[in-house]
Amino acid sequence: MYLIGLTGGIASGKSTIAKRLKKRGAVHLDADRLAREVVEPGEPALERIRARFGDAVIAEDGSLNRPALGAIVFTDPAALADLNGIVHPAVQARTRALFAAAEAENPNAVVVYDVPLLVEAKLPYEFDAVVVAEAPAEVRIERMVRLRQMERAEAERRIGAQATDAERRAVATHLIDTGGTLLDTLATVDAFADTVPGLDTRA
Ligand SMILES: CC(C)(COP(=O)(O)OP(=O)(O)OC[C@H]1O[C@@H](n2cnc3c(N)ncnc32)[C@H](O)[C@@H]1O)[C@@H](O)C(=O)NCCC(=O)NCCS
Ligand SMILES: Nc1ncnc2c1ncn2[C@@H]1O[C@H](COP(=O)(O)OP(=O)(O)OP(=O)(O)O)[C@@H](O)[C@H]1O
Repeated sequence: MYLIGLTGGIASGKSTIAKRLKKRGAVHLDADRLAREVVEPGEPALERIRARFGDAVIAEDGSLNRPALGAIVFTDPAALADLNGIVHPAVQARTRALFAAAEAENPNAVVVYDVPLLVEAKLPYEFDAVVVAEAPAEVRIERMVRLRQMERAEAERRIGAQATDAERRAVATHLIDTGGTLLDTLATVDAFADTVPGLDTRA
């Protein structure tokens, strides 16, 4: 298996890059999605969250009340550490199982693991490459406002809460400039994909 870690700030183009690599034959895994799956009703992590944070973070239908939990953990570092201590091990267990399944199906599989918090969460994986999507904050804010109808102040707040470009660059083996046109980004991804053993040749 060839493991590619993919990260970048919010609205930096991670999904766009992952989709292109998938088109070239990579298996795409999304950490955010796994983090949502491990707290679905019936999952042990959800019970542990209820035990730690109380019924106020559980919605009427038994699912996680994400805004209520966010209001607690994003203003209290100790609470966030507790939440991470519950959710991250569950995500890692699922991640390892999915890596193993991809490898069992094809020993030469290329897996792209999209992890927004790759820098913040200090992950225990050995990546063969770490791809960082990078676009100026102003460009990302403009995309969040225009494409996601987000308030400008909210977009700025979210960027401010994440790791900096410098911190992400420090872990990058490949930097993909996503500040230009979509075609520019895709061309850069294709050039990177050409260097990855096991991906399909360009269509
Ligand atoms: C607190 C929760 C329920 C809030 O959910 P909600 O849907 O409202 O927000 P969302 O998940 O989109 O996150 C909002 C923003 O906070 C940031 N963020 C989320 N989790 C974390 C974290 N553990 N540490 C730092 N920043 C975080 C994200 O970058 C994002 O920009 C949720 O973020 C959560 O369960 N976080 C802990 C698990 C985790 O680390 N998830 C990230 C993927 S591994
Ligand atoms: N040059 C470009 N490169 C990448 N995306 C671009 C570019 N120009 C415009 N976009 C648009 O910007 C948006 C980037 O969103 P995308 O979902 O790929 O980012 P993301 O990093 O996965 O976001 P999030 O962190 O919120 O999950 C998309 O709508 C994409 O079409």
